[in-house]
Order: sequence, then C-alpha cells, then structure tokens
Amino acid sequence: MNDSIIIIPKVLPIVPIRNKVLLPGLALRLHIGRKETVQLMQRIYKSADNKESKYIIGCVPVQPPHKSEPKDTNNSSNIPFTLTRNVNRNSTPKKTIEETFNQATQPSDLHEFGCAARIIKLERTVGGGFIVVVEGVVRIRVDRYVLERPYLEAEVTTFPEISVSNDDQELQELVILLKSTGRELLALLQDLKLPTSVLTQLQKFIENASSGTLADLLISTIDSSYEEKLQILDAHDLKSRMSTAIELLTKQIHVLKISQKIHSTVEGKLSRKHREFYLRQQLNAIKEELGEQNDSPNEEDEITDLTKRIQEAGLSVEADKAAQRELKRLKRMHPTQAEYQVVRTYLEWLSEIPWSKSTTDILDIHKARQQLEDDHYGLDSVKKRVLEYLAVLKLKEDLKGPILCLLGPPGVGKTSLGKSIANALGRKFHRISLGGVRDEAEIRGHRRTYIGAMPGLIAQGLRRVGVKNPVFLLVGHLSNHGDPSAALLEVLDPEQNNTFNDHYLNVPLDLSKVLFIATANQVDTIPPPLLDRMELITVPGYTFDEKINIAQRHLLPKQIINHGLSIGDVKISDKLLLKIASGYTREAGVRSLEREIASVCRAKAVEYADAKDKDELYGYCGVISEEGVENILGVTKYDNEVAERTARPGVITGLSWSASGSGGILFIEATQMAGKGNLQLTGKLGDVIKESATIALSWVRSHAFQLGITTSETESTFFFQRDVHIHFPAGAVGKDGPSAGVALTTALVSLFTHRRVPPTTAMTGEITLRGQVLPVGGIKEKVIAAHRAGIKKVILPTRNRKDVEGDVPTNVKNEINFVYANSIFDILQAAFEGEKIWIDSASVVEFESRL
Ligand SMILES: Nc1ncnc2c1ncn2[C@@H]1O[C@H](COP(=O)(O)OP(=O)(O)OP(=O)(O)O)[C@@H](O)[C@H]1O
Repeated sequence: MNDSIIIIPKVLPIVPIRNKVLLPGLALRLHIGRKETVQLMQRIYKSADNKESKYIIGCVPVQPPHKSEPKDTNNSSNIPFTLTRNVNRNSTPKKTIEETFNQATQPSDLHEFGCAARIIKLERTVGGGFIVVVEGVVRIRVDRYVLERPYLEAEVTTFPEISVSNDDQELQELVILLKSTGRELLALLQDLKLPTSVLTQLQKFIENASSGTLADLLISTIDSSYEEKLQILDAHDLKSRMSTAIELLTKQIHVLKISQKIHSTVEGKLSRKHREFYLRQQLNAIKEELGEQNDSPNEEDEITDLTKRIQEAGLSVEADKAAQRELKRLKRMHPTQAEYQVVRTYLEWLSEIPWSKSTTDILDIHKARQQLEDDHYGLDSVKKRVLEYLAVLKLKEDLKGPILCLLGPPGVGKTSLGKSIANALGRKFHRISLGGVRDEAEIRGHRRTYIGAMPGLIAQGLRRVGVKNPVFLLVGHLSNHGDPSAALLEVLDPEQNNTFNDHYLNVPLDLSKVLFIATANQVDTIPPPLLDRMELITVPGYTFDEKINIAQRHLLPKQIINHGLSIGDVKISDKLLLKIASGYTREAGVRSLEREIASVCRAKAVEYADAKDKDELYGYCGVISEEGVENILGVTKYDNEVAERTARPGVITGLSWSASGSGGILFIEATQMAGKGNLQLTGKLGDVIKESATIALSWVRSHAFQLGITTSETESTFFFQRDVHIHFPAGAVGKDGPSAGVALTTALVSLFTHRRVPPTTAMTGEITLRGQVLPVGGIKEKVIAAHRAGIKKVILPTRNRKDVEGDVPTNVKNEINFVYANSIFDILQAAFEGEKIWIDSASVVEFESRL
C-alpha cells in the first residue's frame, strides 16, 4: 500500500459497483462495461500517461436488490483472499456488468456510503471496456450528485480512520474482543491448511492493523453477504463497526466449525483429482481478488479475437504478411510457453497501430485564426507565421516542408500553441517528450529478441492516438548524442518517413501523414542536421502587461473552472495580478504565474465550500484583496532586484539573453587588489566572454591616462601592481557571447575612477579594441527583461535602434530611456549620467596610432 498522503477532492467521479463492496485498505478488481463509466475510464486512461495512481474515484455500491429478488450468491468478496467458499468461475462479475451494459445507473440506485479509491491499474479490454484495479482509501458519504452525464460526479464527505483513544474504555474492550475473535478465526483457518504465506499475512494484520481497518479486513475475508458488507461500509462510527464485525465474525466461526466437521468426514473420500480441482478454484479466487487474474482462460477465443482485430485493422501489405506469419506460429504454441506471450503482444501491437484510420483535416484558415486567437493572448507574429504555414499546407496538400519548431523559454505557450494547431486542423494531438532520450531504441523501439522489448515512442504515440495523421509535438532536448538524433532525422525527413522502421514492429510505418511540430528551449541543443530541416519560430517572453492580460483572459478563468467554481467566484484586479507576477514569480513565461493563481483559487474554493456548508453563501466575497494575496501566497518571494541595489564603483548592470529567448539582467562585479597585473575571471564563462574581458582591460589600460586613471601616459606601474578580478554572479549558469563588452569596460572604468553607475542603468553591446560599439542580438528580450527588473535607462549600440523601434512593445518603450552609442566614450558618458570623465587630447590620436 502506498503510504503517501492522498488528498481526496471534495467532488469525485463515481463508479457504481454491483454485488461488491470496496472497503478502505483493500483492493478490488472491476470490469467496467457500462457506457457512462467507460467514458470516465477513457478520460482517465487518456490523461493518465501511466500515472493512474493519481486518480481518485468514488466506488459506490448499487443498492441491493429488493429482498424478494433472488440474491446473487456468487458475488466475490473483495479481498485479499476468499477463504471459506468455492467460487464458481463460470459466473464471473463480467456477466453482471454485461447484462446491464446499456442501462445507465441513476443516483437513486446507489447506496449512500462508498469508498474513495486510488486507481492502481487500468487496462483496456477487447470489447472496448476496461479492467480497473482500485485500492480503497477512505470511507465516503455521498452528499449530493453534481453531475449525471456523461458520468456521475458527487460531492462527498470523507470519514478518515481515527485512532482509538486510551481513555475510551468501551472501545478498548471492543478492540481486544475483535482481535481475539480474529485469532480464533485464524486458528480455524490454520486447520483448513491454507497456504502459510496467507495465514502469516492475516496474523500480521490482526496484530498490527488499526482497529477500524482490521474490522474491514476481517469482514472481507469471511463469507459475508452483500448486505452484511454494506452494513460494515455504513458503519463509519468505529464502535458500531467493531460491534457489527464481532457479531458477523462470531457467526462465521460458528459456521466454519460445523463445515469443518463435515469437511473432515468427506475429505477422506475425495479423490486426488477432486481435491486438485477444489484447490485450483480457491487459487483462482485468491488471484482474482488480488487483481492478478490473467483473463485469458481460453486461447482459442484469444486467437480468433486477434485474427479478427488484425483483419479489421487494415494492415499494410508488409504488416499483414508479418501478422499472418506470427498468427500461424501462435496457433502452434502452448499458452504456457513464454514465447506465446511475446508473439501475442506483438500481434496486439500490430492490430492496434492505426494503419489506415485517419481523421479528416479541416483546412479552414479563418477557423484556425479564430482558434489561435481564442486560445492565446498576444503572440501576434507567432500566430501570423503559424497561419502562413497552415495556408501553405492547405494549398500544397502535403506535409513535405520544413518542420515547425517553436523556440522559447518555458511556459510561453509552445505546447498550447501546438494543441491549438491540432484543434484547428481537427487532428488528434500527442506530446512526445524527448527529454532524457539517450538511445535510439527509445525512438525506434527494441528488437523483439530482447526480453521486455517495446516499440519506440513514435509507434507508441500512434497507438495511443489511434489515427495515422495526428499532430505530434516533440518536446525538449533534441539530443545531440549519437543515435537518437539519427532516428529523429529519419522521422522528420518527409522524403523517407513514409517507410519508418520501428525495430520492434519490424515492418515499415508510414509517418508521412503525421504533422510534426518541435518545441525547444534552446537552439544550441538542436543538432545542426535537425535544425536544417526545421523552420524556427521564436516565441518570446512576455512583458508584465502581456502577463496580466493572459492571466485575466485565460489563466484565471481556467483555474476557476478547474477548482469547481464559476467565473466571477474569484476576482483579482490587474494591480494584484501585477503584484503576483512580479513578487511571486520570476520567469519569461506564465507557468509559475498560473500556479500562483491556482493557489489563490484553491484557497477561495475552500472558503466557498465552507460558506456553502454553513449555508452562508451570501457572506462569500470573491474579490481578492492585497492582504488576501499575502495570506494565501505568503510574503513576496522576489523584490525588485535593481531597486535594492546601491551604486558601487566597479558594479554594472548588464543585460543577458539566451538563445531560447529568455532575457535577464546580470550584475558584473569588478574589484582590484594588490598583485602583479593579472586578470581573473569567474562565473562559468565561455571563451568569447573571456576575450571580451581582455579587450575591455586592454582598452582601459590604453586609455588610462585619458580617463584620469594614471598620471602620465607612460606610467606603467599602476596596472602592474594590482590584480583585477571580474565576477559574473549566478556562477552556476554558463555565460558566453560578446555582448557584455561595454558593460565590462564600464565596470573597469568605474572601478579605477571610483565613479558609480546607477543600478537602474543597464547596457549591452560588443566592443572592439579601438573602442567602437557593435550591435548585438536579443534586444527585444533583453529590453523586456530590463523593464521587468525595474531598469530605467538602457544603453545600446546605435545599430540596434531599429530593433528597439520595431520589436519592443510600446508600453515598455515609454517607460525606459534609451541611449544609443557608437563608441565606448558615448557609453561612458551615458553611464556616468552625462558626466564627461575623460580628457579630449591630441594624445588620443597619437596613442591610438601607437597601438
Ligand atoms: N499567450 C498565451 N495566452 C494564453 N495562455 C497562455 C499563453 N502563453 C502561455 N499560456 C498558458 O501557460 C501555460 C504554460 O504553457 P505551455 O505549457 O504551452 O508552455 P511551453 O512553452 O510549452 O513550456 P515548456 O517549454 O516548459 O514545455 C499553459 O496553461 C498555457 O495555456
């Protein structure tokens, strides 16, 4: 059992169960066949990504039939073993479900109490249903059904187990009585010669389990009726549960004693064959209760079923050949042979790959535009580029073209853009994460000769979506390491991906109808040959203004609905959203912002539910106050970095940018000490940035006299008697590129001349040895990041003016003072607030000529 804390939501999807009762701590295997519950399971299956255990459902028994109706005597009890009776395998619960396949369960058919359960296993069955293994977590009472279609959902109250207090004499006595009754039952079972492992397990439970759980467990162990089990389920009060359990156990012990007596007289007469039959029946029952039953009792049925599925799957010629060959082999094998399962799994895979199924494309540019607009705020240039791409797709009617690659920092909406594109085209969407893929086999599958071989991510994705023309979003590091990129090259190359070879399937797969979209955080992690086949669309980071709009229009409504509230139940003003975005998040995208908004909604959901419980909804107010934000989210995590700083000689605010489009500010610190003229650089720097530092120092040294650092042009002692150390904080993050040149030079001038540059002034630009300032990239992202950090003045190379005028959002432009520079002297003048700290002398020319 999983010991981690499981949070039970207030509203749970409800799965009606017939003739069975699930109790906390116990497992139950359910065959899901009814339409509405199948829909629920499909939703869980689709979104689960093999993490079913996160899903909590409410298992509520169907009311027992009216007393006059015949009682189902073949119901199986739920756990962990059925000890005292023969289970008739021919009347499996499946039958019960199938009988009621088309008949929707009404809330009025259901019992009041049930059990919240964790899904621990979820499998599809051949007939389109599911087999689900659930583990009971806590008793629940259904207070109100909030949804009836497509499946039931209800508001529930939970009854967690409480520990027995030492002061409660009556309860203490009940515990002792329950345990001793349990031991008596155990002793009887020992006489029945049950497997020792089962008995030891039961003994452990009797000694260690908490009293409430023990009562549940013992009742599920004995041959109690459906009504009796319901009685135990309803007994959320510990005392009444234990009394009922003791009563039922005593009755069972009595029955056992009598049947043992009969058994011992009959046993001598049982033939070996009968005895084996009897034991096998018991073994099957135990396995079924443990959810370990293999549902393949009849291999003939299975082969017929597989043959049918293969016929229906419309296999390609090669795949069909392989399937027929393997089917022949399968027929010759015995199901107990290990190879049998391998071949069967292979054939299942072949039958589930969508060889011929596809969705019809909707190539309506107007609709696509609408979809993109509805789903995303801003991102105008990205939307425009995507629409152009779709228009070409429509006109050319094939996908042979460059693969779109959305490039940008985390949380800027790349994945959700991919989803919108799929929606607009009417295609299915599947996300394939390439993070951590190190091996070609993960993409291409393992050859079947390996034990546990599986198809690769591409074939798995196709099976999951069930059509041959989905949108596949390839996310993450398109690793440069050896083979995976070679396999990806084949996947993404329209010229050869119609015969993609998955090693496991070992027949050519046609990927030419799949629309691949890649997303990446950094361009430099994409191997050049892959990059060559891609068309990069940069999704930049957002300004605060854009974030507030995104939050107000998309994130907040989404989170309100996700938390079971209605629009209007939570209201956050723009001012507070700005506070949340700037005080609690530091990111180019909006993912953390969405998380913080979710926290606010969660807190309001509790408040709302509380008010509702107390019938005081009139007093509930959805408007969040500034104080409310602090109460919910705590004190602000980030303060304005720049405002905190005081100006110091040698410290300059620079602007950084990563190829992913996330900009940022960084503080360059320079200091000097007695030494021998060495330059030391720290902060995980690349070669280019180190060279920039050397250039900066050389330029300062060569202009030392002019800048007033040395007293004469020829003085050489100044620099030879001191060491200079330059550090780029955030030492763990690698930095490179030439764009810190001007900031480095200014830092050194500031250090040697003891002049300060205000921390609200930031700069970027490359310098040459002659002091010229050259343009750099990423201006838009840098400026937006500077604005986010509270920078007031940005000094840039003159040749970057067009970037500011063309790309930077107007509100940012209005709030920042831009100064453009041609030479380092222009930079210094702007940095030192217009003060000209150097002397214009002919010697400059003379000095330069000597260089
Ligand atoms: N412009 C936007 N308009 C509306 N919602 C947005 C916008 N940008 C991002 N979002 C929302 O922000 C969340 C995170 O976006 P998404 O998961 O698409 O990020 P991503 O760029 O794919 O991140 P990663 O690189 O980490 O995968 C989603 O809920 C998305 O809907």
